[in-house]
This record gives sequence, structure tokens and C-alpha cells, in this order.
Amino acid sequence: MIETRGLVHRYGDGMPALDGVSLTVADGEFLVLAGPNGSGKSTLIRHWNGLLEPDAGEVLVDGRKVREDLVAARTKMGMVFQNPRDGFVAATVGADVAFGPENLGLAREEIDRRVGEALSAVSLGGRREERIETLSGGEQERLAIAGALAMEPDHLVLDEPFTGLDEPARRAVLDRLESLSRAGTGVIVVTHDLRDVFPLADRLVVLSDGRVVRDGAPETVDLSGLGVRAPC
Ligand SMILES: Nc1ncnc2c1ncn2[C@@H]1O[C@H](COP(=O)(O)OP(=O)(O)OP(=O)(O)O)[C@@H](O)[C@H]1O
Repeated sequence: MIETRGLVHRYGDGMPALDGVSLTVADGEFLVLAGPNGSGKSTLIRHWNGLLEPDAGEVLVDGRKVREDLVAARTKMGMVFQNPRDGFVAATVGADVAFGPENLGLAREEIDRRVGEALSAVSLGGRREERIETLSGGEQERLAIAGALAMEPDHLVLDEPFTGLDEPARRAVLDRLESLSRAGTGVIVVTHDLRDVFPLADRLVVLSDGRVVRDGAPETVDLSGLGVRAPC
């Protein structure tokens, strides 16, 4: 469970990027976090794995303060940031996915199992030896998801995972998210475009100017005037 309590974040002297956000995300929940550009979405998820320090308030993952146990939080939260291509650390598909589990100090057999399962979950099984630069944009997005999955997180958090994807790649990523969610992994998708992800979500939270302005079942949330593109 992710508990965000009264979270305030300021980057400088201006308006706070987060202005007292309180939000609890249950295990297994499929949550869409929406809001216009600059509303604080990326800032919020960076607090969930301790990349930023609160100016006020706190974040707890499974009851433990993130800033006091970064390793525990980062083991439970799988993050796929915008432009995942910038985050690859190895030359080949298999080596990149193995990097996280290797850093957990796991045994080689366990690492191999996780890499195999994560790659097949995103339909990249059998492509371990391929060089990352030869993959398409959609395949690279799925590879980034595999890297997060290999950590076997309780919550998979994806920041704008559909940007720059063509329709088949978008569909493939959505299908993966749906099956992961069905298998019990919590999924949090950050997006300002609700099109395809809307029907999958249990819950929609909308941020505006660093505050939670809507929170509810997707079909019950009124999106008018929020600068969020409603699903067609
Ligand atoms: N590193 C930074 N330094 C200074 N200000 C920042 C920084 N990162 C974000 N901000 C500011 O904080 C506010 C919230 O930004 P954030 O990126 O969290 O919003 P967002 O909802 O994720 O936006 P987007 O949809 O454009 O990614 C914005 O006003 C932004 O300009």
C-alpha cells in the first residue's frame, strides 16, 4: 500500500508543485493519475520511490517511510519513467532486464527466471541476445516495462507510457497492463490522455495545480474544465 499524507513539494520559491496531496493506493489497484501538464503527476510518483524529499508531509510504502528505507520502497515500486530509452544500462535486451535483479544480489538462477518471465510477459521472450538499439520504439517501451517487472514489484508505475507509440505498440502495452493487473500487480498509469486506459482502471485521480481535485471510479468522475482529454 502507498500512503501519501499531506505531501508538499517545492522546486524553488514559486508555487508548490505539490500542495498537500493525500492519497492512499491499495495493493492490486489499477489507478490512472491524470491532470494537465505541470499539475504535479511526475513529481508525485518521484516521491513514491524516494527520488525527491518532501518539504512537508510523508510517503509510506507498506507502513514504512520511503525516505527512511529507500531500498524497501524501490523494491516494491517498479517505475517506468518517460523516455525509457534514456534509462537503459546495457547493450542487450537480456542484460538490461537482468541489471535490477543483479543489484538485489539474487542468485543467478533466480535472476534468469525473472528475466525470462519478465521478457515473456511483454512478448519479448527469446530475444535476450538482441541489441537494444535494433528494437522498435514500442519494443523499447515494453523492454522498459520488463526491466521494472523483473523486480517483481507490488506496484508498477508508468509515466506517460503511450507517448510516441503507434497503435499496435500501444495496444500491446495495454494488453500487458491488463493481464498484469488481472494477475494481482497494482498498476498506476500517469497520463493526460485517458483514451484506452480508462476502461481498465478501478480508479481515476486527477491532479490540478499540485492538488487532488477528483478521485473516484472512472465512470463517475466529472472531467469538465480540468484540461484532461476525456475518453472518446
Ligand atoms: N526539476 C524541476 N525544477 C523546477 N521545476 C520543476 C521541475 N520539475 C517540475 N517542475 C515544475 O513543477 C510543476 C509540476 O511538474 P510535474 O512535471 O510534476 O507535472 P506533470 O503533471 O508531470 O506534467 P507533465 O504532464 O508535463 O509531465 C510544474 O510547474 C513544473 O514546471
